[in-house]
Amino acid sequence: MQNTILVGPMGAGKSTIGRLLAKELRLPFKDSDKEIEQRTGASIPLIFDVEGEQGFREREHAVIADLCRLEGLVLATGGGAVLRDDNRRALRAGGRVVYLCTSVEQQLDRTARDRNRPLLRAADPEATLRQLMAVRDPLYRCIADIIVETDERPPRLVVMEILDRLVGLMPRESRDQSALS
Ligand SMILES: Nc1ncnc2c1ncn2[C@@H]1O[C@H](COP(=O)(O)OP(=O)(O)OP(=O)(O)O)[C@@H](O)[C@H]1O
Ligand SMILES: O=C(O)C1=C[C@@H](O)[C@@H](O)[C@H](O)C1
Ligand SMILES: [Mg+2]
Repeated sequence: MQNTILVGPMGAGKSTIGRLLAKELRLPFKDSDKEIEQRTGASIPLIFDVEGEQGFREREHAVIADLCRLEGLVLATGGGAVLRDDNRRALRAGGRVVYLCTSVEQQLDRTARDRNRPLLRAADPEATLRQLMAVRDPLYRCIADIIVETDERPPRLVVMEILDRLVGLMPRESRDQSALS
């Protein structure tokens, strides 16, 4: 059975919605950020402090590669998992990819009370989120099978839409062929 893989920026709701979706589908849920913390025995902010973003990305790559080899999971990824092309290939090969789309305003609102995201310890988190979005939005889009809007929509509603859209999703080969003809 294929995995369902959630991608999108910080605060898109990948962890929140992934957990709910897994419950609905009665599948195991994995969160690559949590898996990195468990394997390392350290929090994400501590990994960034000690090893820098580069060290974190290496750990993230190993976890993404391993989780994408499993089957029948709902997988929430970290916001920057799409940055490496080998990760993008693994995610695409690993299952159906859902891009949870969110405005920078909602991202700011949803992440404001949480100090667990090292990239947002910047002087101007809004400018940081905009810069990250400019680079990453095309990457999320290029691997997504479906794109789901999450602004002003409670998690339960987002989960319902994902379930509806997954049922109606043609196999990838048929979609690729109809896009070419
Ligand atoms: N659709 C939504 N509507 C309102 N609040 C939401 C929604 N989705 C998530 N949230 C809230 O936003 C916060 C961030 O959500 P979450 O941690 O799931 O994001 P994430 O995409 O996993 O972020 P990260 O990439 O940093 O891991 C949480 O407090 C969560 O309750
Ligand atoms: O957007 C990002 O680059 C990140 C998002 C989080 O999920 C974590 O993976 C980490 O804080 C980095
Ligand atoms: Mg998360």
